[in-house]
Amino acid sequence: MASIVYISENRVRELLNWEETYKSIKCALESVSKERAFQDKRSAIKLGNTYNFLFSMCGGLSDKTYGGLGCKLFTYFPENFRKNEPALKANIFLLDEETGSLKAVIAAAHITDWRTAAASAVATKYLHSENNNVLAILGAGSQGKAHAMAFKYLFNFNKINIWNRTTERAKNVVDELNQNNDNTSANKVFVAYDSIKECVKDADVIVTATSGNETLLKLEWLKKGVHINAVRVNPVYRELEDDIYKSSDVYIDYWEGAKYELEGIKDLGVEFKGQIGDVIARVIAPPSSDRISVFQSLGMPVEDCAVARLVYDLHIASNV
Ligand SMILES: NC(=O)C1=CN([C@@H]2O[C@H](COP(=O)(O)OP(=O)(O)OC[C@H]3O[C@@H](n4cnc5c(N)ncnc54)[C@H](OP(=O)(O)O)[C@@H]3O)[C@@H](O)[C@H]2O)C=CC1
Ligand SMILES: O=C(O)C1=NCCCC1
Repeated sequence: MASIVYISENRVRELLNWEETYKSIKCALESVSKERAFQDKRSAIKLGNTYNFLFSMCGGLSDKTYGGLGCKLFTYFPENFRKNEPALKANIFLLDEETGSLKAVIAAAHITDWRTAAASAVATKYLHSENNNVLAILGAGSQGKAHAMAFKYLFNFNKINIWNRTTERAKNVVDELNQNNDNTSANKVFVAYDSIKECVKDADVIVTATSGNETLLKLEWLKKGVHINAVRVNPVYRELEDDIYKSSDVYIDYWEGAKYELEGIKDLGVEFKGQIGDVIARVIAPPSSDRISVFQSLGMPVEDCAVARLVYDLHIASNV
């Protein structure tokens, strides 16, 4: 029997690159439209009388290059900050597609950040192809930072505005990103804002990636034809005010998840246009350029399978 490989967060960081992550996530998103994705909604177990949760996301993606079979197990323990530990801890169990045997256990916090940012990038490419001059990101946590890096690499934005509840954190992230980008140029690409309204005023594309319970974004602040990637996942709280959903073309990643986790948006009377994969596969049309478009992201098991397969292949290829 082949030995089981363990791939740590540090090793995942060494291996992943945006080009391949983007391609693997495009493949995963498209697979739902081509009956090559086998998955269901995320399962969530509340751990007794606490705010702690255990989640699982299992599935299989059938594809020669990016296909994989596996399960992401993750915990969310909000009190972990008292122990100086992250609230979210994740691992992917990657299985052999022929036999079901365990091939690898892969640490998956970094994979979760990168695959989510890559999914927003794919959605942006397919729903909003023009006028990508200014990007605004609300939230400078793990997701906000990963989105800033992904969109800088994969698009040609002249300016990337970042707002965060704690402004100091936005400034620190902006300084770090500008430093890594080009520390000689006088015009820095990344700019920190302390007002959401100012941050999004000129934005062609917006990412919302916070974990608070407040509504952040108002319809009256948005440019015509803006595209929004709404990353926060919560059955009750939303970062976009209801009028934005009601005035937009809203796309999702997969119906199985949306049916259970996006009921609140459906209750507003919003009909989802369809899955991003259906746009990629040309089964449905993208929005017209004067409409506001929203990608309401949930995160799919097959995204984790695709990136886990990529990490595994890169690890094996560079280990021989
Ligand atoms: N769609 C998907 O596939 C995925 C979605 N997610 C979602 O992404 C979101 C961000 O996750 P992640 O970046 O890992 O989390 P982090 O803990 O790294 O960052 C949390 C961010 O939320 C901000 N925040 C917290 N409370 C509030 C509030 N009341 N008002 C405004 N901002 C607030 C924090 O600001 P501050 O610095 O001030 O504390 C920080 O910017 C979560 O909602 C999570 O559910 C995560 C993974 C996958
Ligand atoms: O991995 C995912 O997908 C997650 N989605 C929402 C909350 C945290 C992780």
